Amino acid sequence: MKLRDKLIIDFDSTFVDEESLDILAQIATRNHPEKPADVEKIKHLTSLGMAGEISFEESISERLKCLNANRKDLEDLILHLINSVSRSIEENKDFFFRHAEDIYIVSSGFKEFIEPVCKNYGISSSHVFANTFVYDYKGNIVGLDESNPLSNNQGKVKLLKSLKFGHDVVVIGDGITDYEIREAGLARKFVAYTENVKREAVCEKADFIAESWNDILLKLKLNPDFYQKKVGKALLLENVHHSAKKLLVDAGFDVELLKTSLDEQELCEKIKDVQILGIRSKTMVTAKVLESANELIAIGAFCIGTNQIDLDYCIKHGIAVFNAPFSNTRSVVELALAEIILLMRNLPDSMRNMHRGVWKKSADRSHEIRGKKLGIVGYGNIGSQLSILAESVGMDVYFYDVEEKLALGNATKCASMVELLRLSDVVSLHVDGRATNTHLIGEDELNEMKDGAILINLSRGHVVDLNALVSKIDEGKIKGLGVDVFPEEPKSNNEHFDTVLKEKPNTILTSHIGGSTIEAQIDIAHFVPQKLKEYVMSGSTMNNVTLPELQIQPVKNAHRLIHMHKNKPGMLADVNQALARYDVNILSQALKTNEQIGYLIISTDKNFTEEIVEELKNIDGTIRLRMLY
Ligand SMILES: NC(=O)c1ccc[n+]([C@@H]2O[C@H](COP(=O)([O-])OP(=O)(O)OC[C@H]3O[C@@H](n4cnc5c(N)ncnc54)[C@H](O)[C@@H]3O)[C@@H](O)[C@H]2O)c1
Ligand SMILES: O=C(O)[C@H](O)COP(=O)(O)O
Repeated sequence: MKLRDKLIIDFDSTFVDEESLDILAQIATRNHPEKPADVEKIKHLTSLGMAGEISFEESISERLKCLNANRKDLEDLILHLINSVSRSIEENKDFFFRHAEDIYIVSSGFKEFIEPVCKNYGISSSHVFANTFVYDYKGNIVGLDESNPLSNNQGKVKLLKSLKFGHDVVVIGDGITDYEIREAGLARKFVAYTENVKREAVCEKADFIAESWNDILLKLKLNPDFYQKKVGKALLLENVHHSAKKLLVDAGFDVELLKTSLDEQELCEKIKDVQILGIRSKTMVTAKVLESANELIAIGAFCIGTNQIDLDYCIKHGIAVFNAPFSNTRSVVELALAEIILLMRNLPDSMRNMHRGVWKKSADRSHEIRGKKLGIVGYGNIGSQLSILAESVGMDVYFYDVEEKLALGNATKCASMVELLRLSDVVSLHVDGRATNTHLIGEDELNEMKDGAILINLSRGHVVDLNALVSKIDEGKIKGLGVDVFPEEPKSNNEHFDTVLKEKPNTILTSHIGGSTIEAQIDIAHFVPQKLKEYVMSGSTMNNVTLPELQIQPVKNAHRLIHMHKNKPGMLADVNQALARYDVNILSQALKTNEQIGYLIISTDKNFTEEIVEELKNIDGTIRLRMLY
């Protein structure tokens, strides 16, 4: 598992996303306001030094003079930095653990804070080369150890010469002092790392520019187990945001992105050799589709709802399903709030009139929302956020949920849905799409609502009986309607759409766009591929909805395999006996079960041969085996 090159990585603005001394100055100022650091001057000196506009020695000595920090401030700094590791490095934590023996941190920063941060990534203190502070008798930082080569100009060059690593070295950093190593002929490549800061003067010198750690893995082919063989095919449907494709391509997938959904037959054909399927709310992933999916290991729902997927089938066959439970919730809440205001003012009709040239200035059927009763059915991630926002604009909020929920703000919990329907001026539906919620709102429920009430459904189309609703609108019982989701929705934007709600008064119809904002889609496009990638690479099932949730720490120099089995007595013993027969030593093992499945991750010191894999597969109750590395 050795890498071809030793990787020399800079710390500030590369391994972590900020400059540590800038942060230390802010912390010191907060802790000792009577002696503030000149934070702006320190930041300026940092930039000048990094870009090579002043010498390193000048930059560091001037910064230390204005720092006014104490040894005690370092504790706060370390805590801050632990949470500031560059996002893509954090995402590839497993890589760092696995290749720690070839990774070195070479920094003009300080060991006192670099070592504790890097330790969390498997990098031992013997692989961290950095300066150390000098303190006075009160613990104040007054300088740095000048005998350390890194305290001098060309310090990194001097250090690398003394390490005698040879030429198989790649230097990765954001500053000119990192490039100096390559310039001195002590590295085969210099990579300008721009995830956190892009310095043009540095980029000009680089062999290549890496926007993230994934770029490095890909361009240097650094992860032979993963990147040199294609991981497999990913099929993304329904026009998920294009950045999802980039993330999966960077992770080694061969990605096909389609703008539309596919029907059952089309999907059965397309899915045959696909390992990762990405969908949104429209694609029905039925048992028939899944039966055709010979290689499928995971499905990413690039949305909240997973009711379009046959989850029972996925559980029985060990297919992981991930979704994005939070990313678009705010967007839906904003739309709900907007619709409440528009419908209370009868604005859909006023707007239609204006477009037809009808000027009708009147306060008829136009109300403020302040003081009106909002009834929220389903107090989950969306319902509860709407509760807070609606209350903050003066509404009186009531909610009903089948689960026990904490009432937020001043909201009032109702004991039944009928109670809520009877008292609400506006009813907003935010239940999940489980099958039993079909026609949750039908004729009886509509009859329970106040005369002239408003109904909003941004949840799922089958939740409301549209024929019953039409009658109640025609009778004048329902005086305002906002609907974003329909029992039948077109597969693509090219298809015609029809509904019985067309042309109804004071009605807002939208094309399932509650979660369709740029912000939400970008967030989803990052969240879901990350989960899929973690699952494929490390076996982590955190946040999935079908398999038991298990997060496992990376193990150095290990081989890893996942054994999914029926949750029945004796499975773990059978697996371990099989491994013992082949003299395999287990380095770590983690098992989590749900009602149906046991999910076991095994890390060993020995490679899993075909014979071992075959033996494990043949254990009675085995559902699926996946070899990670
Ligand atoms: N229009 C859109 O674009 C859009 C976007 C995102 C989510 N959604 C949909 O919005 C709905 C809510 O999403 P969420 O993230 O808040 O889900 P959630 O799972 O966090 O919350 C749903 C809540 O509904 C409750 N519930 C289920 N059935 C109920 C019933 N019969 N009566 C009362 N309470 C019931 C659950 O206990 C849960 O608390 C989902 O259907 C989701 O698919 C639509
Ligand atoms: O489940 C969801 O998140 C919403 O229904 C949005 O689905 P979409 O991604 O298909 O718009």
